[in-house]
Amino acid sequence: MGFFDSLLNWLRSLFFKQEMELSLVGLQNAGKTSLVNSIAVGEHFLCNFFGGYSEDMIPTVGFNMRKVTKGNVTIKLWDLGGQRRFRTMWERYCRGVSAILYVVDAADRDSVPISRSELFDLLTKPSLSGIPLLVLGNKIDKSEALSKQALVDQLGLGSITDREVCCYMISCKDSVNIDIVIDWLIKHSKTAK
Ligand SMILES: Nc1nc2c(ncn2[C@@H]2O[C@H](COP(=O)(O)OP(=O)(O)OP(=O)(O)O)[C@@H](O)[C@H]2O)c(=O)[nH]1
Ligand SMILES: [Mg+2]
Repeated sequence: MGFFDSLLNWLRSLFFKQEMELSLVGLQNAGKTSLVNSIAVGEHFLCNFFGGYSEDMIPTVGFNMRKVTKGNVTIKLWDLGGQRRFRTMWERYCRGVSAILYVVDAADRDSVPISRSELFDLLTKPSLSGIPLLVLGNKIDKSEALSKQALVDQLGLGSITDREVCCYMISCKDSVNIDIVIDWLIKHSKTAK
């Protein structure tokens, strides 16, 4: 990037700052915290040093909040615990967000029906009506991962008609399609409240 491009970007960031708030939900072990780390990588020297992908993750107890800046967009991410005892608080942390990110372990085929029913439970909450939904099939680096079409079918995403729904297949481990997730997020910051 040339000097003038950088200068222009910097000026733009001063005048067109945007904020958005997102929630990450999905069953335990789906890779939500790993995704937050993958999104944060590249932002900050310390994130690159301590963040990024790691095999030894600790299950999230309750929730974590993390702020990440991408260009001129500041994204506040609510990373929620996926274990059963934390699922009742998903709704509270999804209220008023610009988008809900629903992370699914695409390689854990047995968990997909539970993931589907938890997703549909959440979407029936009147307080969350109309909030755009981005479904992420994670762990496509594993050979047993479902294809995108199979995941879309098994989750029944075709039957969701009351909101915008999008699905991407990603790998936090190999950093596959994290860039298109970030692009999607930035596009949806325009609806930030
Ligand atoms: N192979 C593979 N493993 C992954 C990937 N993403 C995450 N994992 C692993 O999956 C496990 C769970 O990841 P977490 O990010 O802690 O999952 P979580 O959804 O935050 O889980 P909870 O906080 O309990 O809800 C960890 O061992 C990760 O290393 C991926 O893309 N590929
Ligand atoms: Mg977690």
